[in-house]
Amino acid sequence: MSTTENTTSLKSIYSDFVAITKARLAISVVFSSVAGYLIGFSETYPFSWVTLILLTIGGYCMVGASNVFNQIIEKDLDALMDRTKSRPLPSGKISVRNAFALGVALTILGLGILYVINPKTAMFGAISIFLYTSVYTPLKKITPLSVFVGAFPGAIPFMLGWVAATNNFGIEAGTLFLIQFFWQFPHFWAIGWFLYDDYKKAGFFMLPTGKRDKKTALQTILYTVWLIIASLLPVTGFTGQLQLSYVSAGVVLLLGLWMLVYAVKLYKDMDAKAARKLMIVSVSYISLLQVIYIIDKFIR
Ligand code: HEM
Ligand SMILES: CC(C)=CCC/C(C)=C/CC/C(C)=C/COP(=O)(O)OP(=O)(O)O
Repeated sequence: MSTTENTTSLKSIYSDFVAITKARLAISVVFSSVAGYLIGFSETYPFSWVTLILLTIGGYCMVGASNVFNQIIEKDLDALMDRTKSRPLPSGKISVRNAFALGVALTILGLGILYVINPKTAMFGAISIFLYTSVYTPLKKITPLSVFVGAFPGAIPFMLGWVAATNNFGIEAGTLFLIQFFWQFPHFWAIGWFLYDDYKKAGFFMLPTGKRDKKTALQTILYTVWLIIASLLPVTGFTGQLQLSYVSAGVVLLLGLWMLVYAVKLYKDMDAKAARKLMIVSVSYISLLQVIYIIDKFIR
């Protein structure tokens, strides 16, 4: 094989790996674990670069493995939707056999790495991959309640960072879980709204009422309100070691109101443009919230 051919095949292995592990989503999930870790370490549980690196690599392996198994299960359905039809499995770039081997390898590696941090971190990683691949993914075809189930593995990564730092699952980890949990409903229903026709091709009805109606938009608003409340809990002093200053709480509130404006706009406009905007704002919200929580911890 010539050098050019080698480079081309390395490039395509890389791009297939990016696609099959859903790298953009996986990186933002891993970012939430890193944030949880940075919020969690303290004098009692000192910072460790080794733990942080293990969490990043182990976390990516686990999320990547989840996404590989999800794409194996949904190979034929992904082929029906524009957004997913050129993924490596439906387009035939990777065989199911190779994908399965990759998924198993990433799971073993990920679990092993998380176990080195501490067994609790590995246990929550295992719960996440189980819920995502074996409960959420099959339920997607059956009921819109799948989103509720999917929100559990989706919410675990933020608190996983705290558990990695402290080896402790208490009110602090529970609060971080709650924030990311509520966040996913407006995040996903916005996506489910603007991708409605695409999802319909594969028989997925992921909006709470199954339709793009006022009730779905209202639920999106309500969950955004729950999200704002959960995000402000650490300022109350009731969440143990997890605390937030008044100034940061003010900034988080402003962010929440910014997202609420777009949720209300979806209710008023009821169109794909408003839904797309809400999705973008939702992703900005969770990333910025995590950055604010980290900064607040260091300047308090
Ligand atoms: C019930 C849980 C969730 C569902 C059903 C869901 C679904 C989706 C879907 C279908 C997309 C693709 C949208 C498109 O192609 O335009 C997406 C994008 C995205 N999601 Fe989620 N998601 C969930 C949870 C999460 C979590 C926990 C995070 C991170 C903490 C996250 C971060 C992102 C980001 C950053 C994007 C944009 C990047 C991309 O398109 O790959 N999501 N989500
Ligand atoms: C630590 C660990 C293992 C965490 C797992 C975290 C994880 C994979 C969260 C994703 C949450 C989720 C339901 C995404 C949507 O998938 P989808 O199947 O609806 O997306 P698709 O339509 O693009 O396939």
